Order: sequence, then C-alpha cells, then structure tokens
Amino acid sequence: MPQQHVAVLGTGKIGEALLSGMIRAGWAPANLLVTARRPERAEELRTRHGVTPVTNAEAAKRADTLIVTVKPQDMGALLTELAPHLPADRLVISGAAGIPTTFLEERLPEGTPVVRVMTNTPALVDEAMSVISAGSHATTAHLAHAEEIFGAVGKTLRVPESQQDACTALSGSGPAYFFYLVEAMTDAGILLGLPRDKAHELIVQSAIGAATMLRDSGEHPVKLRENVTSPAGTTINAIRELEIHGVRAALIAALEAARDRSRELASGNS
Ligand SMILES: NC(=O)C1=CN([C@@H]2O[C@H](COP(=O)(O)OP(=O)(O)OC[C@H]3O[C@@H](n4cnc5c(N)ncnc54)[C@H](O)[C@@H]3O)[C@@H](O)[C@H]2O)C=CC1
Ligand SMILES: O=C(O)[C@@H]1CCC=N1
Repeated sequence: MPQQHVAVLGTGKIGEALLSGMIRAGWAPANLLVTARRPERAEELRTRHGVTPVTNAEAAKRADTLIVTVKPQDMGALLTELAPHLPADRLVISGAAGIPTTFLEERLPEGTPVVRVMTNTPALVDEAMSVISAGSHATTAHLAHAEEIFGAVGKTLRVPESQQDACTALSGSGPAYFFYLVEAMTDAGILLGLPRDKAHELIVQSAIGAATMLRDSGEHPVKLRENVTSPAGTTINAIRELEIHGVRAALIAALEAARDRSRELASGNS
C-alpha cells in the first residue's frame, strides 16, 4: 500500500524533531508536507529534509493526516484557516500543550477525528515519551496511526484525555527539570573546585547511568538510592540537605504548577 501523505503544520522545534524522526524511521520525504510561517523556514526544511513546503490550506486538501505543532496560543487561528479546506475524514493530531480535543472538534468540520499527543524534546534523539488520547470521533485505528508516527521518535503510551495535563507536567516539561538539575549540580561542582567541563561530564554520565538503571534494572528508585547511601557515608549528608531545603515538596509544587498552566492554556485562544 502506498504511504499516506502526512503534513506537519507549524514546523518549529517539535514539528521538525518529529519530521526528522519519521524520515529516520523510513517515511519517504516525498510523502511529507510541511507548513511554516516564514518562507525562509519552509526552504530550510525542504533543503534539510527533502520534504515539500505547502500552505496550510494545501496541507488540509492534500494530506491524509495533519499534525498540528503550533503553540497553543496560535491554535485557534490555524484551525480557522484550515477548517474550510479540510475534508471531515482527515485525521488531525494536535501536539499542543493544554488544548483539549473538544477545542479542535468545535473548530473543524463535524465528525473530524482528532488525536491529542504530548511528546517531548528527546524526540530529537529517538527517546521521546509521547502520551496519546483520542477525541470523540477518533477510533482505535486513528490511535494506532498516531502511535506509528510518534513511535518513530520514542515510546508511546495511551492515556485518558483527563490525564493529559498531568502528563504534560511530568513528561512534556520533564526534560527541562533534568536539564535544570544538571545545571545546578554542575554549579555545585564549580563550588567544590572542579573545572566546569569536568563537572559537566561527571554529572551527565551519572545521569545517563542512573537513567539506564531506572529503565533496565527493574528496581524501585528508593532501592537504587539506598544502594548508593552508605551508613555514615557521604550520600546521606547530601540527602539530608535536600530534605531540609524541601526539594521533594518543591518538585511536587512545581509539577502541580505546570499541570495548572496546561489547564489554563486553552483559554488564551480565540
Ligand atoms: N518545546 C517542547 O518541549 C514541547 C512543546 N510541545 C508543544 O508543541 C508545540 C510547538 O512547540 P515548539 O515546537 O516548542 O514551538 P515553536 O515555536 O518552535 O514551533 C511552532 C511553529 O509554528 C509556527 N506557526 C505558528 N502559527 C502558524 C501558522 N498559522 N502556520 C504555519 N506555521 C505557524 C511558528 O512560526 C513556529 O515555527 C506547542 O504547542 C507546545 O505546547 C509539546 C511538547 C514539548
Ligand atoms: O513549556 C511548554 O509549554 C511546552 C509544553 C511541554 C513542554 N514545553
């Protein structure tokens, strides 16, 4: 069967990460359409990936599946532009934080299947976590198609849409928290007298090792931490400081704030 045409609309950081992953996974660039606001950006995407830049209206007419990766604040305007050109049997996948499937369904032709996905930037290295939910007209075949696309850049997980804002706080924004931790721990290395590049290398390799153990050992994180924490040793002194400074509570509050912001995002739209 010939591959379907897939269009990525609003090909910024996430759109391009997905596009490049799809090509690495074997999608033919000839079947991939992209839209961008600026002509120079469209040309850059053509040169870099061999995909075809089109207008949003052309994408609506030509693509079997449309993946919308604009910022939440730009979603309303884009849907208004697409709606008059979109046949109602086309699958529309939204990658935007906070935008419910009902928001798209209300602005697209009656019966349009919509799937909501929250991915993350490790898509760039095929290690994304993408959580996927169906709108009211999307079937399991539509979900499977979304999984095929996002599976090109990492893991996928189906969740009820009611959990999407929480997932956005955990995995959508998640990489930023780890980058922040690495940055802070590297600063600590500087305080302890290490050169910045050495401190960075030590922390990054420790992060990779810890992440690999979390994924592959089957052990609970508490057990893994206990294995590092020797009686009267160094680690417990650090853990005590983390507890005194409320780092666990800060993380819980931080993710709650991210979840709340995700809930608010749809209201910033037309
Ligand atoms: N950056 C991240 O870590 C993640 C972002 N997301 C979601 O992905 C979406 C995109 O985020 P980024 O890629 O970071 O943003 P970005 O700003 O890099 O990309 C969005 C692109 O859409 C273009 N655009 C806006 N309106 C358009 C229109 N009418 N026609 C054509 N192009 C248009 C913009 O020019 C821009 O290039 C957002 O909705 C965000 O919530 C989801 C997961 C992670
Ligand atoms: O910060 C944001 O709004 C986007 C969504 C998840 C990660 N980045």
